[in-house]
Amino acid sequence: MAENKKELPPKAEVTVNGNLENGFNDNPLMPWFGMDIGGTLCKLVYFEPKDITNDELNSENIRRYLTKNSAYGKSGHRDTHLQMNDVSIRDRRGTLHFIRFPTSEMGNFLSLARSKGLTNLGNIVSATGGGAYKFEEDFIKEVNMKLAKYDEFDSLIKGMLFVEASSRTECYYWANPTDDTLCAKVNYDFSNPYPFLLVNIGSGVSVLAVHGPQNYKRVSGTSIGGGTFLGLCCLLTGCNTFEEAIELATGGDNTHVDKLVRDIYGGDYERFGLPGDLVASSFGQMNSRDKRSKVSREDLARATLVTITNNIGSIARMCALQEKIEKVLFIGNFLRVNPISMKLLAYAMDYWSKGTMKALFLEHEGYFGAVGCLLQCNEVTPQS
Ligand SMILES: Nc1ncnc2c1ncn2[C@@H]1O[C@H](COP(=O)(O)OP(=O)(O)OP(=O)(O)O)[C@@H](O)[C@H]1O
Ligand SMILES: CC(C)(CO)[C@@H](O)C(=O)NCCC(=O)O
Repeated sequence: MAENKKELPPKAEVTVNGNLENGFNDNPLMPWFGMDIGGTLCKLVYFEPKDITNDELNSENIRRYLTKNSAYGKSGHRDTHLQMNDVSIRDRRGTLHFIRFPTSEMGNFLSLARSKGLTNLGNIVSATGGGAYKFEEDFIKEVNMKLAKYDEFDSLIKGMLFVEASSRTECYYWANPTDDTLCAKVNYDFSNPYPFLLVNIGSGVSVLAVHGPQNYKRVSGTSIGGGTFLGLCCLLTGCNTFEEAIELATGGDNTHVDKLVRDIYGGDYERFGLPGDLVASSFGQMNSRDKRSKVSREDLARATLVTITNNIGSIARMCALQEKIEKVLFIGNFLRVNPISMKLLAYAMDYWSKGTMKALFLEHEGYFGAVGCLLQCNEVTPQS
């Protein structure tokens, strides 16, 4: 079991409309949700059953609202390209829908949920992430809903193993990551997964060494993560969204901002195998007023993205070395619409490990905690 995982508390006493006794139930009432309330984004996974029983007609309005729309309020989005049809959960077949909104919009989400009649369903929602604790009272006050809380890393691993096992095209790597014409996503057979390193790049970064479905430890972490990229990028470029930051970075050149080995050596530092085009010092040119006057917002966004990504790659590689693990799986919403970082990670892991380590990626990158949460609501006692 996880080394630094605390013992689960006794079964929680949560009962709403008779749905749960002692915190869990073999067949929880529809609708089934799993929610991962993170530091930046809230992820909501909804299971839509194929055959709705008469008892479940009370959730018909919410089903229709969620599945007929792909935008909710001003900031909720359904990632329709990630939708999983014909999955089986608790002997029910159905579709998994993937929805996200900024955690800062929780107040508006709760108002919307109330206006759509979620209050009257008397359900318990399975939730994970820090927000499951932070917003617990708000859920009771605003929508009369109890949160059954689950640990974020237990949920993450359960969710990723389930999704990966349900889809043969979930896991992939980048072939030829540095060559734009040859670079391609290639499916990876993850059927024999253990051990692997799981690097979750959310607002912050957590690194887990996973040896079995319930056997893992959190070996490291860093506060320099996706939140740092977005925060610094907004400060440096005046952009306002993650999508805008990535778009700027796509058009920029970090070598106008960073100091490279060749800026210091005039070429490679051969003795220690440091190529001239390696970044020697991130943002290392920005002490010069002249250089500062020439950089663009795009260059600054690119340099920020490269700095954060390389730092995470470096930490991941050291953890993999220490844990004697070769497969490194990168997940989390920092990788959303972000092929630049994925390719950088793929290249860096391969180059610096001399081909012994492999960077792997998953299509549902940021949703595993929410899926794991939905799966757990009848099998594990929630945390109090
Ligand atoms: N639409 C978006 N809005 C804001 N950030 C986004 C968006 N899409 C991707 N991101 C990136 O994803 C990061 C959040 O990732 P994720 O949802 O996995 O973490 P989290 O659960 O919010 O954080 P934590 O697990 O640290 O609490 C952001 O910091 C940002 O870098
Ligand atoms: C605090 C969490 C676990 C919340 O998901 C995450 O943001 C994180 O791992 N941050 C990095 C903390 C650190 O190890 O420095």
